[in-house]
Amino acid sequence: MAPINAFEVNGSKDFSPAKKTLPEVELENGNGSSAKRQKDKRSPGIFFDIFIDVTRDRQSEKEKEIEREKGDSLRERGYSYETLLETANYLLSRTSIRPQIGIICGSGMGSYWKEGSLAENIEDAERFPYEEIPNFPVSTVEGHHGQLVFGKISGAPVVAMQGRFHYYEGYPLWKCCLPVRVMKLLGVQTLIATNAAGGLNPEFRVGDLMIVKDHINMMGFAGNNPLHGPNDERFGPRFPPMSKAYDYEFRNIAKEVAKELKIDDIVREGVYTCLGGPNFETVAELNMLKLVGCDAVGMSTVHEVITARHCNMKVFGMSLITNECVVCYNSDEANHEEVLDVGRMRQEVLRKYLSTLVKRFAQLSSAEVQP
Ligand SMILES: O=P(O)(O)O[C@@H]1C[C@H](O)[C@@H](CO)O1
Ligand SMILES: Nc1nc2[nH]cnc2c(=O)[nH]1
Repeated sequence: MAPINAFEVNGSKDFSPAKKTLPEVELENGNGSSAKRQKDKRSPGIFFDIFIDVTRDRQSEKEKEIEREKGDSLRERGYSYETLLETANYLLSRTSIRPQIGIICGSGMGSYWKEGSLAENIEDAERFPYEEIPNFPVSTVEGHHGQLVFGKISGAPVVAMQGRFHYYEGYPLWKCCLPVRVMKLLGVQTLIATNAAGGLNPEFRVGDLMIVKDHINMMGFAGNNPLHGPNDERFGPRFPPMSKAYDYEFRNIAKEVAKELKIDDIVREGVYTCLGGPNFETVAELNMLKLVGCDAVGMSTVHEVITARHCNMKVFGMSLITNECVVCYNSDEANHEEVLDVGRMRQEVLRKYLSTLVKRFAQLSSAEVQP
């Protein structure tokens, strides 16, 4: 079948937007009276002046109200660029590490276990418990360490979040992502976001690692987005694109490294989606997610990636498939213990894989800044 050309849909090949003229519309002025109606009413003398004054007063009241709402919203959001700069400066004045790469450790990558995890193998580590960092939320998930770790992985300066903030903990999305903006202000250029996820793709097995190729922002469909509210251009634009969210070059490097480490049989690539949690999905929900093209489902990462791309960080995403999302009613139910167990079992592989990736990503970034 010949592809449909949008410009031929109406039988006309000459549908050029530049040539199109728009029908005339009567503009409302925001007070329920149109400019045309105002013109009709125009009559000389005092009544017209009073009408104009009242309109102007109403407009300036409205403007004031909008300003007030903006202020309230910023206060409610609890931070501004300056506030986060304060947080970043607090950290920078207490460590000599200038991180190039930021890592969010998901389940299995150091958020739960000390021994052998990536976060515990950071060289020259300097640790900052979240409760000591100004303006930082605290981690409420049982077993989460809740600290920022500065140091080096394979020689590259990094900062790792050992424990992330989830929406189901009660934090709004912008607050879950606050550390990503702090990372940006610390000088981080690349974000590695890792997570534990349920596998929807029938070819995936428990213990597989999925390079995230793309995501579906399910929570965004309901209007919940970390960028919701006033936009500060110092972080990024009002309408950021998301079609290249997961860096193509990083994904290729990850596939190459998987071959070098001979783990390519467990390394997959796919689309991740995040639901707010904390419950695992119903069978009908899992079926729907499969239908719309999701390969793995979790409770994090998507909003962090949106925040990172908004402030122009390069992103790499990785999911550990901790359970099979079996879409029938008589199969075993998902549970958090299984997620933790698989994370623990894959810890060593993940540590080796991610530390090699950090080294390669850092080399790539240094090569990019060479003249
Ligand atoms: O922090 P991540 O996304 O790795 O954690 C996943 C999602 C839930 O927090 C938890 C479910 O077991 O694992
Ligand atoms: N939403 C969701 N998150 C997970 N994290 C680990 N496994 C799962 C899962 O099956 N569903």
